Amino acid sequence: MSEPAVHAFGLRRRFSHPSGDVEVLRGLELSVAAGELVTVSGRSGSGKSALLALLGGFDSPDSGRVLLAGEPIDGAPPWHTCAVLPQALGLAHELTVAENVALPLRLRPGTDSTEERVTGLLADLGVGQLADRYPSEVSFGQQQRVALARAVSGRPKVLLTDEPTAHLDAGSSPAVLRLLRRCADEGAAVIVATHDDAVHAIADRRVRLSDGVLSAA
Ligand SMILES: Nc1ncnc2c1ncn2[C@@H]1O[C@H](COP(=O)(O)OP(=O)(O)OP(=O)(O)O)[C@@H](O)[C@H]1O
Repeated sequence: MSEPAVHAFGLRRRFSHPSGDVEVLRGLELSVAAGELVTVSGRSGSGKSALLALLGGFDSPDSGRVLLAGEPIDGAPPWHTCAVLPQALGLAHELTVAENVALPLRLRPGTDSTEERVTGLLADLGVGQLADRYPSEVSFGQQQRVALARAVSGRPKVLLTDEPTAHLDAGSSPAVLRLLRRCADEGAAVIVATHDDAVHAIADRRVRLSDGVLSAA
């Protein structure tokens, strides 16, 4: 049997606060196959973002491991292996919308035409008219869609997204859902932390983070 695209086991993560330590993850286990879309729910502060940071290599667990396609991660992997869409988005503000989305393609040229891929993704997400603007010239909800386009443009094997519909109105969110589903259908392992029932509705599997571990939702 092939390795899961994402395999996390025994993950523990403790944070120190002046009021005392908090162990947010307590031996968490998660396996996600290529082509699978998994949503992670859990109350605010339960550790969903902390989990995504560990899976994406932006943070290190106190114990436990994360394997991507069977390989242990050592820092943040390249975008074509694992792309992260954090709540803070992390767009490059000195680049235009189109240049941001093109970035993963420029770092690792593949078979896609950069211009077609960028134009297509921005159009799919309803922000095609913003290609030449800078991130500071578009709304936060529009920036969120641009950041999603950038995350997926290089066709990552693993896509980690944190509340990708949080700032969208009802009219904008279906395009985001379609794109997340398409990424999984094209073979990516997609993990979405969300409070949004519409995202849970497109999942292959739903899990809930509570008391530092995951269970079926
Ligand atoms: N770098 C950090 N330093 C200290 N504490 C942290 C750090 N990152 C997260 N925490 C704490 O870990 C807990 C989990 O935070 P996290 O952001 O992962 O929750 P969440 O489930 O994503 O919440 P939300 O749904 O509100 O986004 C919180 O108590 C938070 O204060």
